[in-house]
Parts: sequence; structure tokens; C-alpha cells
Amino acid sequence: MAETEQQTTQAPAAQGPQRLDGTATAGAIKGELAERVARLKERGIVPGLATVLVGDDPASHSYVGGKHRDCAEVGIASIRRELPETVSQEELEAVIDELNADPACTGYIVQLPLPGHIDTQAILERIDPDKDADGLHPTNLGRLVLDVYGEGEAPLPCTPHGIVELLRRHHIDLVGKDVVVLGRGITVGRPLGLLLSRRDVNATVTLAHTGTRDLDAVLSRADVVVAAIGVPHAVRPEQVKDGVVLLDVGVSRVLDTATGKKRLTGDVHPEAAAKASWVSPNPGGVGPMTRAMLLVNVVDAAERAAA
Ligand SMILES: Nc1nc(=O)c2c([nH]1)NC[C@@H]1CN(c3ccc(C(=O)N[C@@H](CCC(=O)O)C(=O)O)cc3)C=[N+]21
Repeated sequence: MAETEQQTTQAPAAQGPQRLDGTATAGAIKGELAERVARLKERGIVPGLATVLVGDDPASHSYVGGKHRDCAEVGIASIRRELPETVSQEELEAVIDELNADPACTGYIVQLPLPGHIDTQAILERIDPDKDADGLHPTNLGRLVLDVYGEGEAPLPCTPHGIVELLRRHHIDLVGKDVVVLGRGITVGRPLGLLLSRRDVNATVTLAHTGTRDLDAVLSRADVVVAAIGVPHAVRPEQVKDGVVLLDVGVSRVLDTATGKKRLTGDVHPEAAAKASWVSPNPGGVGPMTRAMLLVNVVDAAERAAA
């Protein structure tokens, strides 16, 4: 009885953060995409994702394998191009030209990083912007800067789009919120800053990086922190306010001293996560959403091509 009384007079005990479940949300998005793919197939159109993989890095092979499994789940056809580490610039460019011309390929990615002897920028710029499934072609990044964003009108970078969609589907409103993005990389931080500042999102964005002075002061004001720097446990509990929303994007492989094995570790310290109202787990948060948004870009491209 005393316990019941206490419950009515005191604030509820801290319940720990709610999870931004990227795996489940990506699953829901894949279900929606499967329907759109089925409708395209009724019209005789089969969306196809191609991946270009150079070399034999096991992590890259594993990521690309995941993308093809996702495709199978929603009915998108898969095309794989695998090339040796020693491939020349000209040979790789010939593969790009072939995919640009192949009607079975409605969208594709060139898995990064490419070997050091390859001019990555020249390869990425050679991709047909209409088939750019990563949303990282300069033309599409330019469209993001220029606020071209009708429904499915242009591909968006997958990780930033996945983050915004993950929050939207958990009804976490960003209008007027102070969002601190840690990291200015071209696949996450830089384009995420652009996406968050769009009128239909309307967050106040701070893009913090290694040149940022007094990061503690910057982080202490944040309603939402997106950590995309690849430094294990970089975001510490004393830096964030209670109830913050934390998105953990960075992944590092660190040695687990208990097991002697390497395991994936995010940018957010577990004790910082404990102070949050919402936290995206890593793995199981932003990673699966990135993959789902890749499929969105492929299906959008196929619908645009069919229109
Ligand atoms: N052109 C290009 N486009 C990319 O999008 C691209 C790339 N190159 N190069 C490498 C990075 C990395 N990346 C990941 C996406 C999802 C997960 C993912 O789903 N991760 C799972 C865990 C997977 C695991 O256990 O290894 C998760 O977070 O739950 C991981 C990594 C896309 N990348």
C-alpha cells in the first residue's frame, strides 16, 4: 500500500530510453516497397539494383551481400559486378558505362572505398544521376542544396534520409529543435545537415567537427545528437542533457577483451544512452535504415523511368 501511495506522489522512476528500432522500421518500409514493386511488375517493369564491388575486403562483401538479400525480399532484381583489386580506371569506367546503358539496371551503387589507384570522384561523377541509388552524385547533392524535393523526385543520400525517416516514423518532431550533427563526412554529416535544415524538417542544425571549439557547450544544448565520427564511445554521459534523443551512426571494430574477438561499437557511450529519451541502437538502428533507403531510391528511379 505504501508503494502505491509513493507512486501517486512522486515522479515516475526513470524508465531508460526508448529504442529507435531501425530493423523493425526498415521491415515496414520494405513491406511498402514490395507492394510498389508488385505494381510495377504488373506493368512489365522490374526494378534492378546493381552493385559494383572492387577487391576482396570481407566487410564490403558482407555489406553488399546484405543489399542483395534486401532486394530479394522486396522483389528487386540483383545485378552483381565484382572486379579485382587491380582493376584499371578504364576498366571500371567501362563497367559504369555499361550499367548506365543497361535497361535492366534501374539503380546502382559503387561500393566505397575504392582502391587508392582509382580516381573515386571521376567514377562517382560518371554514374548516370538518374540511376544513382546512393544519392551521392554531385547533381543529386546539388538538388538537395537547391531544395528539389518533390516526392521521389530525386534520390537522397541513404543514411541521412534513413535517420530522418527513422525519427519521423517514431513521431519525433524536429521542428525548431536543436540538432547537433557530429561529423562532416560526405555520406552522413554534410548531407544530413542539409536535409535537417529543409523547410519540411525545419530543425536548427549545428554541424560539429574536429575544428569545433568547446564541443561540451555545443552538445549540452542539443535536443538531438547524431554521432557519425567513428570514434568508439565518443559521446559521453556528462556531455548530453537528460531526455536527449541520440542517434548512433558511427561503427568501429574494437577488440572485446573478454572474448578476444572484434565487435562493432558505436560512437555513443552506453551511459550517455541511458540518459536519453530515445536512442538508436547500433547495430539495429541507422544501418538497416540506410539499406532500406537504398531500395527506396531504386524503386523511385524505376517509377520515374516508367512515368
Ligand atoms: N557506395 C556506398 N554506399 C554505401 O551506402 C556504403 C558504402 N558505399 N560503403 C560502406 C558503407 C557502410 N554501409 C553500411 C550500411 C548498412 C549497414 C548495416 O545495416 N549494418 C547493420 C549491422 C551489420 C553488421 O553486423 O555488419 C546494423 O547497423 O544493424 C552497415 C554499413 C553502407 N556503406
